[in-house]
Amino acid sequence: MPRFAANLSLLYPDLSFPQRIAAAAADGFDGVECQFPYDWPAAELAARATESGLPWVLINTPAGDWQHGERGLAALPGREAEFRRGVDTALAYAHTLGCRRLHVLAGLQPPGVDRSRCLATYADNLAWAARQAADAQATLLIEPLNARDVPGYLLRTQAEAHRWVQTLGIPQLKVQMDLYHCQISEGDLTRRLQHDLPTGRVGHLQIAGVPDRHEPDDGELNAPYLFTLIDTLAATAGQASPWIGAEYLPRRGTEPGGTSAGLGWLRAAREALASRPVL
Ligand SMILES: O=C(O)C(=O)[C@@H](O)CO
Ligand SMILES: [Mg+2]
Repeated sequence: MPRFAANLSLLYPDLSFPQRIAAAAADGFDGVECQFPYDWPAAELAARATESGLPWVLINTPAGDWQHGERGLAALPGREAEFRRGVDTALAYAHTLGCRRLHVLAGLQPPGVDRSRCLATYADNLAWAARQAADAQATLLIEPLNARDVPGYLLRTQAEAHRWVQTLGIPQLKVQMDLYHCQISEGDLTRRLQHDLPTGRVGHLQIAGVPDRHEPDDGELNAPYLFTLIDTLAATAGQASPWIGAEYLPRRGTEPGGTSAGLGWLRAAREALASRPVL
């Protein structure tokens, strides 16, 4: 059965970041993930998760100057030293948090720089970072992002991401398949999941409603159907229960209790999964 992680960078915006961990536990999530934990001491985040009984499932490596629009460093020529320092920082956090998945963002193609130069940098940096992750018994993830939200991002499709994983051939490098981005960029989610999940190259999944990135309970995605499909594909392939990160902007925004009030989709998912035939 899939396990659900609350993405604490987006959920529970009415609470302080460390308080969000206990809120996710109270709401029945199985784990927590976030984009950037680096404004808080790792030891505090680890202690809060232990108190709440939830594992840390995923963090991103530092992604450059986020406030000024940067979206990762892995494919940016000339930023290699900063990228590698960021990976070291992320690995230190991951060690303290007991977290085994690190998402590394590629970045936006800089004006005047050839795409081929960016991709050569990406190849070198990913290979280096995946080896560091392997030494730390962690998995490095790459995630295609849609062009509406992140114009100019250097990794766009699932097929491209899978090609990187196959080309670099490092078992600790995998794809983070965010169904929200995939639906916007490519659609055809059933066939993509049927094609990609059995390969074993998908190391993490995420979801949000499409088109507005709110709760996955209306709009284009049929979440209970997708969760059941994922569950069936993973079980058939003999894989461990996949993690699915709930990475969305709660419809009720910062209204107190707004995230919890929007979790009908999680209860519906558990019911749909519990009632599916055992394989
Ligand atoms: O935007 C997403 O989707 C993510 O998973 C982030 O971690 C990266 O922008
Ligand atoms: Mg995502």
